[in-house]
Amino acid sequence: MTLSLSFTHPILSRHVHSTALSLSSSPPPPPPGFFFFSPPTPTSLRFHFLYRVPQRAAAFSAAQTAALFQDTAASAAVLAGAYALVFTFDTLTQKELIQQNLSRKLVHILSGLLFAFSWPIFSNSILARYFASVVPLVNCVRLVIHGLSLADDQGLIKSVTREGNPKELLGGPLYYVLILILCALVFWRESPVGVISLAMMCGGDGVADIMGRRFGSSKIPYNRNKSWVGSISMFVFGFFISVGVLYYYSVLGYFQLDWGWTMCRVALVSLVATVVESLPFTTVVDDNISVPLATMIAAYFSFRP
Ligand SMILES: Nc1ccn([C@@H]2O[C@H](COP(=O)(O)OP(=O)(O)OP(=O)(O)O)[C@@H](O)[C@H]2O)c(=O)n1
Ligand SMILES: C/C(=C\CO)CCC[C@H](C)CCC[C@H](C)CCCC(C)C
Repeated sequence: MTLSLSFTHPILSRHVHSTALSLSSSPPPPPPGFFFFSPPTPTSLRFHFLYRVPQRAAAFSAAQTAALFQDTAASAAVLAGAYALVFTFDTLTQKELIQQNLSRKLVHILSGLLFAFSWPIFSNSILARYFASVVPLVNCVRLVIHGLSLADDQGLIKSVTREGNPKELLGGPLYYVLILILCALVFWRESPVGVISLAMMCGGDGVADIMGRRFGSSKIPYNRNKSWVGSISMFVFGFFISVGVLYYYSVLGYFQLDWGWTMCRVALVSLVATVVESLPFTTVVDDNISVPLATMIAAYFSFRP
């Protein structure tokens, strides 16, 4: 006897037709058309219900225990990675192997993208996204503590601030980790919206800064602080990094995408994010808020089936 459980994501019911968690030996056939589904349930979670309640209860507790250990280990590993990343770029900056601005941008690019790439190591448990969100949450607390100068971590300050002022931690970097939490909790591995938003904020906006500072002599007419090179870089790298992340998740079985359809929509979303990033309101709303939020809205409506 097998039992198929299916549910629709409470927020993204449009995106997630249904995710059937098959507890049988073969997952149910996916629905037709554009859809995405959770990857096939790992064999460790596929078990046939016997007819005695005690075994069913034991099987669930074994699966839940395995998932708990997996998610705890994954959170610890990703958190260690976060500290290692900041330490690495602090060391490179201290040794003057890279400039502080470049260090900040590389941390900006790599942190969110590596965080998004780490999501598949978490379990299929419904608690997995919360375990993953612990990592940006810990970094959020870290940024607040050091941003308020309640403690001193010169490595953190030097690798993620422009001029080494601790108060800067309470701006762009704090908004950045809050967006990571939002994407993990609301979209997770069930919708392309979250990973595309991180690709645009981290990859697109990060590369725009690097390319714009270096080659951006021709400024945008309506915003003299931004350049055509920077904005074109934002569009191109935002597009390709988004496609790369979507390909990664489709290879792992999380998304089943019609690539022609998807490329068109990612290009549209990248254009929206690029236009928003170029607008002269960064003094009012930080790029780390406006770019991901604009991307979420554009991707949500573009990827509706
Ligand atoms: N479309 C863009 C984006 C950025 N830039 C260059 O990159 C710099 C910083 O870009 P910005 O988006 O303002 O990045 P911030 O995150 O605000 O800067 P920082 O990382 O220093 O906080 C700009 O002054 C500009 O020289 C550009 O030329 N064109
Ligand atoms: C400089 C930044 C933003 C300004 O535009 C980025 C700040 C990054 C945080 C200090 C560290 C965030 C770490 C991530 C939550 C997790 C990364 C895990 C990965 C495996 C390295």
